[in-house]
Amino acid sequence: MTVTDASTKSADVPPPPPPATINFEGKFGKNPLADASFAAMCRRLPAVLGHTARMAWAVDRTGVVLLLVCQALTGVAAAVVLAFTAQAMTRLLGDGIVSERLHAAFPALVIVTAAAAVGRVSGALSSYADGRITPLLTTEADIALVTAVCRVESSAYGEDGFADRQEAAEIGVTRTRLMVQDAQRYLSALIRMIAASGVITTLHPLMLPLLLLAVLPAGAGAVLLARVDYETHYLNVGDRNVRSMMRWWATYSRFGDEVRANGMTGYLTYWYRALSDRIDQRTLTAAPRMLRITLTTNALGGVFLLGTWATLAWLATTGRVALPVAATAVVAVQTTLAALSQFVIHGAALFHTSLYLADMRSFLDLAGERAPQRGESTIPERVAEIRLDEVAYRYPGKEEPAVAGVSLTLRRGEILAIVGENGSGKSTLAKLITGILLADKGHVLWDGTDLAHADPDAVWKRTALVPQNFACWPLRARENITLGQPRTYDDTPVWDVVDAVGMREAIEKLPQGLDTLLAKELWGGAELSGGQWQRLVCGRALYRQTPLLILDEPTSQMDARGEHSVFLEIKRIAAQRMTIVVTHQLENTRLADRILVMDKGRVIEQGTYDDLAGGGGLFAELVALAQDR
Ligand SMILES: Nc1ncnc2c1ncn2[C@@H]1O[C@H](COP(=O)(O)OP(=O)(O)OP(=O)(O)O)[C@@H](O)[C@H]1O
Repeated sequence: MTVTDASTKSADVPPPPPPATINFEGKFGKNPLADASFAAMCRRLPAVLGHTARMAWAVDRTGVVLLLVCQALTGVAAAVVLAFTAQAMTRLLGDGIVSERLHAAFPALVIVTAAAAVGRVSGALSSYADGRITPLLTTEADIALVTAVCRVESSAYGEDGFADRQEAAEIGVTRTRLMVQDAQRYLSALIRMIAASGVITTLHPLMLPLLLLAVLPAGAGAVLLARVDYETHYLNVGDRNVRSMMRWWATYSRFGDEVRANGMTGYLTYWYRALSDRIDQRTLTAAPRMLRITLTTNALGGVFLLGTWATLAWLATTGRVALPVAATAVVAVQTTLAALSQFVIHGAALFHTSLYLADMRSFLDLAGERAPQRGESTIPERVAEIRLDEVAYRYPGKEEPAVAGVSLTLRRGEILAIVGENGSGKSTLAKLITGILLADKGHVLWDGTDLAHADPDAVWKRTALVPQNFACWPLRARENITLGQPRTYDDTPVWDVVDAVGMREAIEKLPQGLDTLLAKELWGGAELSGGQWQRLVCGRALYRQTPLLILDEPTSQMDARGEHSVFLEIKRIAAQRMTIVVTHQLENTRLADRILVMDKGRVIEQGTYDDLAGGGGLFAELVALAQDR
């Protein structure tokens, strides 16, 4: 293993730990190889072809019709070429003087030339059709995946194996690119094979079975190789997933300062290489197996082919087949052999691709199962009250609940502050109130409607959330405020919230004002400071004008002026909504009508700032700690 950081080369310093071994063992995973016997492969082909055909039909009907017509034409052209070549050969090698023989063969030769030209043109047109269909098909698969992931219940992200199965599905999406090509080649080989088989069988009934024997080992070899390749991929999914996440974190410019100033580059590149080595190792381990398969099947195919030629020679020398027919048979054997080989090789390729597509399908099915299935109840436009009744929630795989039985009532016009030490359950409670997470026990009721039975879109239409970890979208400044809202042509409400969070001057200074792309990584993009981003994110929530506003550590990066503007605005608009502020800045809780103090998932104190600060409890202790400098 190569260690690139000089500091880790010293004998006194222990080497950095290698990356943890990751296995793809998602609880809901189903290895498509489990039923990938040769018979299963054959049974699967029609379904895979059918599915691809349906998808392709949905995205580009003209392309599909063109492809099918061209495939049929190519097949017919191949059959005509073969049949008339045989006829021309028979005439050319028959009795009579050369000019007469040539004359007799001439019409057949013209037909061969014309059919070959038709074959070439239809071949080119079917490549064009493939070029039309494939990008659309890949995009459809990609969009289906992105949409499915965006729609799953938030809790699904934490389920065992979900991320790995998503990674496997991503690979399925990229393989969709090959699907039309594989299917097209397979179909064309099938048509050519049928045409060629007809011709060769008329020459001698023994020829076709012999040729089939000669190509079967190659087909079996291709299937076995596909299996080994897929098994290796399967073993590597977990590591690949972690590697691609790490790659993003290590190379994303936003984290570049942290990586450099903390001397992380050496370890990160060591780690990246170690993981890559492990992935390569698994691939290399498979190489000798693949070589053995190729050598064995090639040798077997060679022996059978030798048998075919020997049989042909025997048929010719014993007079069982006339000499001109035997000469034609040489051409026919070559053509049929090529068609048969293509048929089995492309059949195996289709099987190979279908393994990856099966991962994609099963992930989409899983994501469909994990999509919210809560009910149809809607939420009134002006929610007046949210009530929590003994609400509890435990994250998947955790022993302790993050929220362990919280009851409270929040009414319109009220500002509620939630405080507590790190990990006490504040953000989780906020997610339960908004229905991002559904309570394991107890109920969250919005004007009497239980969120467990409410249409989540109806709920989220009424919420605005400033999360602790917010996204800095690589979109224009305007869209960074209006994202999630219907588009309007009037910028006045946008400027209103820009003013409310004190960002007018900063936005006006941007090269294109509200139209400026906020992504310095992209050409023409500009960048905001951390606090300016946070102001914009608060502006985004204020712009929504919803009955529930939740701000989780909304001002942690802001200067005093920004913080002052935001809290002033929160107070100004509080009468028309319910407001929840999660914060560690205890001074900011003075604006709240009520403060909840959380500890280990429970509410242990509640009251106004003055009640709690003088109450001698946890809040008072935290206030004292904040002042002890
Ligand atoms: N996505 C998650 N998956 C698993 N456990 C989680 C997840 N998010 C939070 N937790 C756990 O739930 C508990 C409560 O976390 P939560 O984020 O609600 O605390 P918090 O009070 O908001 O903390 P902080 O003040 O640090 O923001 C913690 O023990 C945390 O480890």
